[in-house]
Amino acid sequence: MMVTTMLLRSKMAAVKVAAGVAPHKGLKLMERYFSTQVLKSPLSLMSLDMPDIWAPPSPTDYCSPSSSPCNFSGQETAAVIDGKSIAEEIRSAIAIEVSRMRRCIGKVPGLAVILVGQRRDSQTYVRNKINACEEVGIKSLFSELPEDCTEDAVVRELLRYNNDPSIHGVLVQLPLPKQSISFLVCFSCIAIYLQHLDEEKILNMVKLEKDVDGFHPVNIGNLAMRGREPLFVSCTPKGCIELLIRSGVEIMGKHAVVIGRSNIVGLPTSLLLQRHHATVTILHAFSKSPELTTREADIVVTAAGVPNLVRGDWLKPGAVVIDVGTCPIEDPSSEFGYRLVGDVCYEEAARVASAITPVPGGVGPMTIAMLLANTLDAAQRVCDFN
Ligand SMILES: NC(=O)C1=CN([C@@H]2O[C@H](COP(=O)(O)OP(=O)(O)OC[C@H]3O[C@@H](n4cnc5c(N)ncnc54)[C@H](OP(=O)(O)O)[C@@H]3O)[C@@H](O)[C@H]2O)C=CC1
Ligand SMILES: Nc1nc(=O)c2c([nH]1)NC[C@@H]1CN(c3ccc(C(=O)N[C@@H](CCC(=O)O)C(=O)O)cc3)C=[N+]21
Repeated sequence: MMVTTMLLRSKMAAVKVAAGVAPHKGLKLMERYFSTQVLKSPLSLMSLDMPDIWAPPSPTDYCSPSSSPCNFSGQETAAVIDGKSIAEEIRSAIAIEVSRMRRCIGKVPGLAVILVGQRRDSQTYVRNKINACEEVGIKSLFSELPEDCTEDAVVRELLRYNNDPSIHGVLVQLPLPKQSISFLVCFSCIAIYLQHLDEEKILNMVKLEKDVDGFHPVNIGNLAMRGREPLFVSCTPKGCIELLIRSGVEIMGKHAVVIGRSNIVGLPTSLLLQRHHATVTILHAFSKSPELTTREADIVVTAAGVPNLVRGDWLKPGAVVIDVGTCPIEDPSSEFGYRLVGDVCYEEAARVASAITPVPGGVGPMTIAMLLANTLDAAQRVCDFN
């Protein structure tokens, strides 16, 4: 396969993308982003400016991906937006800041992670987060609770970290187990009941100043409201915008389509893109003919969790594609028997788009880098250290 991809490594990556700008213009734009940044970050991250009850969709309502296999032939022309390298650069800058903090005030940022249950993917993500903390010198604490633990047990851990002054960021890994079975032995009866971990209640209890995931409703609400500043922006959306800006893609005035509207990715991504003055369309599982909308988009950010949803012919030539989707699919030829794929049929899209993120190695590493950045931010804010 002929591959003419280009790796975008540096902040001012010299790539001209159709939805974006020439590099010199990108430079000016970035200067403007630095100067008008609404949310402070010690690292000069550039991403910050910046009916509720749905019936489950029936299979016919779903906008399902085309069943024809991904077409591999042809030549890729898109620049590869190398999230792994960009995240590495950000982690190096964080490591320098952390050591400056230690030197100057004798303190380092601290992150606490609470994991309930034994989902393998969650365990991997949590391990990656803890390893990343270690790499940059951030202290990390980890609580692993069993699948059938009570809500009180989760809340207890959370409050402990909320009150620990050496911890500046607290997160509860999602998803929480849906239901667990408990036994109540009372006299000669054994009652079996299902208990539920209330995600809303638990996320509401994360101390606002330590909400490094940016999932607290007050942080999301402030992100949505003009003139308000959230203390933290969710890591994945922030990582997506950071990738766009560092790749020289202009957002202002562009038509951005976000596929997915979840609280943790789709919704905050659409809000953040609006903060950057894009015109934003949101697609979801009930959207009809999504390909007609994506074909109009300068920027497509997809977070549906549906492999091969976005085909080459869903894209306008020259569009920029950010693929958040991360799905494990069986692959006997790979080391662990599976591999990760995104929402985008990469080979097709790379022949139409001007720039594209790979999976793995695109948004995922940025999510973790943004978590470290938010934790550093939290610590510097609380220690009044700039
Ligand atoms: N790389 C990273 O750092 C991260 C990756 N992820 C990955 O991103 C993906 C999305 O995660 P998350 O937001 O938590 O997932 P959710 O399942 O919470 O949300 C998925 C969203 O996609 C929409 N959707 C589902 N199917 C379709 C479809 N066929 N067409 C259009 N929209 C569709 C849903 O619509 P509706 O609302 O109508 O149901 C929903 O809004 C997953 O693959 C996840 O693993 C997530 C977080 C971080
Ligand atoms: N409270 C909470 N915060 C989260 O940020 C959160 C969460 N819950 N639940 C699950 C999702 C998912 N998520 C990812 C993080 C990193 C990668 C990542 O690093 N991916 C690598 C591959 C990792 C691997 O090898 O498996 C990559 O794409 O290159 C992916 C997905 C964070 N999430």
